[in-house]
Amino acid sequence: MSANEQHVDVAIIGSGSANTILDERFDGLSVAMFEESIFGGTCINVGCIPTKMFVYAAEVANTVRRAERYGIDARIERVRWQDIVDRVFGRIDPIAEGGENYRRGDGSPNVTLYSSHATFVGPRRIDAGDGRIVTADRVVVGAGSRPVIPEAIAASGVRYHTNDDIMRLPELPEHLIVVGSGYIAAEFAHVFSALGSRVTVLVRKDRMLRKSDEEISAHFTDLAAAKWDVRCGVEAVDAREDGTSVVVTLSDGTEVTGDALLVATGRTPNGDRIGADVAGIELHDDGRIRVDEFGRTTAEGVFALGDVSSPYQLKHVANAEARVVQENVLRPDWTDTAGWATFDHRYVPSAIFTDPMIAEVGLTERDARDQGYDVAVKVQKYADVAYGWAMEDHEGLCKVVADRATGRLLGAHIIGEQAPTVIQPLIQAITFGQTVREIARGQYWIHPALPEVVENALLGLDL
Ligand SMILES: Cc1cc2nc3c(=O)[nH]c(=O)nc-3n(C[C@H](O)[C@H](O)[C@H](O)COP(=O)(O)OP(=O)(O)OC[C@H]3O[C@@H](n4cnc5c(N)ncnc54)[C@H](O)[C@@H]3O)c2cc1C
Ligand SMILES: NC(=O)c1ccc[n+]([C@@H]2O[C@H](COP(=O)([O-])OP(=O)(O)OC[C@H]3O[C@@H](n4cnc5c(N)ncnc54)[C@H](O)[C@@H]3O)[C@@H](O)[C@H]2O)c1
Repeated sequence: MSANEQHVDVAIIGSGSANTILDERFDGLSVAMFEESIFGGTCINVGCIPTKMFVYAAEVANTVRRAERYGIDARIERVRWQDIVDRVFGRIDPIAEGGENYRRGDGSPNVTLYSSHATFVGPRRIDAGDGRIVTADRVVVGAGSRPVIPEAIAASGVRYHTNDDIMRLPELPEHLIVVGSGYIAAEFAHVFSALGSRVTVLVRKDRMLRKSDEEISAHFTDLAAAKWDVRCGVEAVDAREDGTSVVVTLSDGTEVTGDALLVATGRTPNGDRIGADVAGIELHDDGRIRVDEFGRTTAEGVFALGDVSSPYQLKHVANAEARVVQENVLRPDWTDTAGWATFDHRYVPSAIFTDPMIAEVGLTERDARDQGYDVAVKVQKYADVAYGWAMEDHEGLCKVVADRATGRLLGAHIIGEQAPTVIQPLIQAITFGQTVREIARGQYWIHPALPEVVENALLGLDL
C-alpha cells in the first residue's frame, strides 16, 4: 500500500443520515468519512430544519394578519428579514460546525474526515480527489440528491436560486417567481408570501402538489390561487435579466417579471457522480442506486441509504434506512442475511409545511380504487368540529379512505392547521393494522381538541 493509500474497515460517503450510523459499535473500527460540502447534509443545513424555522416565522406573520377575525386588531409593522435569517442560521451553522469538529477531533479518534468529493475508482476503492486513495471492507453510500434545473433556465444563463441559497438572500424579494409546484415550491411560496413578497408560481400541469390526493391538491391549488399568482399549464421556456429584474418567458407567450427566481423542480439522486459503474453499483433508470431490502447495493460490501437510493426523499425515511444499514453493515457474511434488519416502506407518511399544511399517509383515493379495493371515503371539515369553530377555520379537511372488506384504513389525507401533528394517530393505526372501529371507538379523543376532526371522519365512514 502506498503512503497515499489508507485501508479502513468502513468508508462512508456523505455526512447526512449516513453520519448517524456511527455509534459505539463502530468505536473499535477504522472509519473514513467523505463530505464535499457543509457537514451534516441537506436536512440540517438547507432542507427540513431551516425551512421549518422560516415557516414558523411565516405562521406568526399570518396569525397577526388574520387576527381581526377573532376581534383583535393587529398589523405587521415590519418584517426584519435579516433578523429572521440570523435567527435561523445563528442556530444552524454552529451545529454543522460542531458536527464537523466532533468528527475531525477527539470525539471520533477512529474517524478520518475527508472534506472532498469521493469517487469510486474500483470495487470499494475510493479516490478522495486530493491524491489520496481509500480502500474499505464495507462502504456506505449516503450521497443524497441535488436540485434539477430545467434546461430552459440553465441554458438562459439567468441568475436563479434553489433551496441551497434562497434562505440567505440579502433582502426579502419584492416579487418572487417560483418554477415548480411540489413540496419545495409550496413551502417557499408560503414563507415568502407570508413575510411580504408577491409570489408567482409556475405550474406545468393543472394543479399544485399533484402527488397528493387529487381532492386535497385541487383544494390546495384553489386556496393558493387566492393568495399567490398561480399560473397553471405553463412552462418556463426562456429567461433573461433586465437590470435587477428577472424576466421569465412562458410557454403561452406571456412573460413574468420578478426580482428573484426560485427553481424547485425536483431533486435527482447523486449516484451518477460517484463512479458507480467501476464500483459495480447499478442504478435504476431514475438515477437511484439499486438496493435490496437490507440496503445492499449490487456491489459486494457496499450499502446505500437515503435520497441517493430511496424511493422516498424524506429525512425520516433516510434516518430509518440508516438504522437498518447500521444493523447490517457489520455482519460478517454478505450473503447470509438471516436475522438482518430490513427497510420498511409500507406506510411512509409525509407533510408539506405550506399554507394550509398538508399531511398524508397510505393510499390516495384514486390509488385505492385502482388497486381494486372496495373503498369507503369520508371527508370531514375542520369547520364541523368545535376547535375548528374556535379557529374560524374554513379551509381544513380530513379525508380518510378505508377498505370495506376489512374495515381497515387505507389512507389519510389532511389539509389544515397542524395537519402533520393531527395525522399522527392515523399513521399509528394504519401501521399497526387497526380497524377503523378500533381507532374511532377503542380510545378517548380529547374534547374539544382538533383531532376530533379525525374521530368524526372515521365515524363518518360507511363501512
Ligand atoms: C428544502 C428542503 C426541505 C426539506 N424538508 C423536509 C422535511 O420537512 N421533512 C422531511 O422528511 N424531508 C425534508 N426534505 C428532504 C430531506 O432533507 C432529505 O430526504 C434528507 O436530508 C436526505 O438525507 P441523505 O442523508 O440521504 O442526504 P443528504 O443529507 O443530502 O446528505 C448527503 C451528503 O453527501 C454529500 N455528498 C454527496 N456526494 C458526495 C461525494 N461524492 N463525496 C463526498 N460527499 C458527497 C453531500 O454534500 C451531502 O452533504 C427536504 C429537502 C429539501 C431540499
Ligand atoms: N416537507 C417535506 O417533507 C419536504 C419539503 C421539501 C422537499 N422535500 C423532498 O424533496 C423533494 C424535492 O422537492 P421538490 O419540490 O423539488 O420536488 P417535487 O417532486 O415535490 O416537485 C417537483 C415539481 O416540479 C415540477 N416540475 C418538474 N420539472 C419541471 C419543469 N421543467 N418545469 C416546471 N415544473 C417542473 C413537477 O411537476 C413537480 O410539481 C420532494 O419530493 C420531497 O421528497 C420534502
